[in-house]
Amino acid sequence: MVADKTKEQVNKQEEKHDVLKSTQTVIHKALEKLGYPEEVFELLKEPIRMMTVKIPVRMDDGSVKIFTGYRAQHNDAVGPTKGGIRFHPNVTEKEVKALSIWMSLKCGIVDLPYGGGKGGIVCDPRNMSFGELERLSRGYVRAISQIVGPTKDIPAPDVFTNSQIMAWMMDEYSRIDEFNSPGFITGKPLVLGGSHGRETATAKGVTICIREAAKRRGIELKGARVVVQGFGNAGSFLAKFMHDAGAKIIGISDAYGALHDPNGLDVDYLLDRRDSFGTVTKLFNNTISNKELLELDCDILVPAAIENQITEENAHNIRASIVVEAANGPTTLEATQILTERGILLVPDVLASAGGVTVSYFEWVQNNQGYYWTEEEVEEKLELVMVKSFNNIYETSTVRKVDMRLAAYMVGVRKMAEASRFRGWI
Ligand SMILES: NC(=O)C1=CN([C@@H]2O[C@H](COP(=O)(O)OP(=O)(O)OC[C@H]3O[C@@H](n4cnc5c(N)ncnc54)[C@H](O)[C@@H]3O)[C@@H](O)[C@H]2O)C=CC1
Ligand SMILES: O=C(O)CCC(=O)C(=O)O
Repeated sequence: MVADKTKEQVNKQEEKHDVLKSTQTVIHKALEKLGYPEEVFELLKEPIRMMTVKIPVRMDDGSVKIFTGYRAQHNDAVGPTKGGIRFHPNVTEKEVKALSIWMSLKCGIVDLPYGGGKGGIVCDPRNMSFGELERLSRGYVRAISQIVGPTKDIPAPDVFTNSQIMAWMMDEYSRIDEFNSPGFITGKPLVLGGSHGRETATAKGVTICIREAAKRRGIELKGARVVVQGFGNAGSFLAKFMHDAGAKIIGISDAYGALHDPNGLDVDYLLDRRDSFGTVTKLFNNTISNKELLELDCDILVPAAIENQITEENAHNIRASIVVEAANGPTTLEATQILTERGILLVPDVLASAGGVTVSYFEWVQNNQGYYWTEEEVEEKLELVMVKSFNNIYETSTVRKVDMRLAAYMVGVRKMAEASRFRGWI
């Protein structure tokens, strides 16, 4: 009996942590609020295309390991699909589908001529050699080459992938295409057609959202206490930008633990010592857990790691006034409701983390025109896009009396729904 109940509870929790189901719930609500008929939801609730591939890779010890990879293309009514590739042991088909839907919403919110896509490979790159990672990256591109390309679906970096992996993938695609194809992928090194500002773009976008949210709440950034979960591409640069803005970074974390100092951590030192997977806490003895980190007394909390970190279990204990989601899907729907009821301003992932895809779009535009912009030009354009998008969603949230997540979905879903309608799909 007890065992049965435990199983039931586990199932319930799994359901609440089902990111695909959660995003479908909010999309449904958004479409309803906008007055779209049910068939629009039927079209948008799942990707239009989902490819699962098996990638054989010769490992350094001579054995062959077969990896599983995915590429989801959510909706290409607006334009080619776009979104990152994740290398992580917990990648699942459902997660990749949800991530592709979030990409569609982001592209709608910042008004890019794209739909959403996303890829993932089940692997742990932290335990793989450089050679094994290169063979895996090239094998993945060969496996998905028929459905991707500069005018079909344009990948980019995500968790545990970086500019080196983008470079290998671009090189492999260029060989298949028999053409130099920089526009096949974004997040490349500068010398291969990368854009100034792409490496820091996600964090810059989050920083702009924090600044705008803080204004609405009357919080001064100078001296504000900030906690950041995750110290990779998004989290580490965000910590640096907030530190440079005069905020006090009192907590950071990685997959192995967290660091806390109420007087402020030495962000430059941590940046200097983190490895390419965003790991830094292993160098310290006096760590706390990720769970403890999220519940620290602070003004601004930024989850910048993985999904389902703020749940109904810890939402009541969050002590920040503002939560800005740099990660995709870090807060469950139950937790969103709890935080909103508690008066905490939650800036959702599909808005806050859209700086990355925005500068990826700039990179693709530069690749297509063969003319490259300065860092200042990129930053200026990103600033305009992020401020406009933040204001639009904050206003929608106020006028329609909905939380910012639902407001963001309402703004994000509209363009692809309209494009699908004009194409005669619905
Ligand atoms: N890189 C980009 O341009 C964008 C990233 N994002 C999102 O931001 C989040 C972080 O991505 P990146 O910084 O690019 O990845 P990354 O690979 O550079 O860093 C990931 C960080 O999360 C930590 N982490 C991994 N598993 C964890 C766990 N179980 N508990 C706590 N921490 C854990 C890692 O140790 C590392 O510090 C992801 O949700 C990603 O989808 C969103 C938009 C764009
Ligand atoms: O830069 C891109 O194209 C996609 C970034 C991404 O994967 C994301 O925003 O989650």
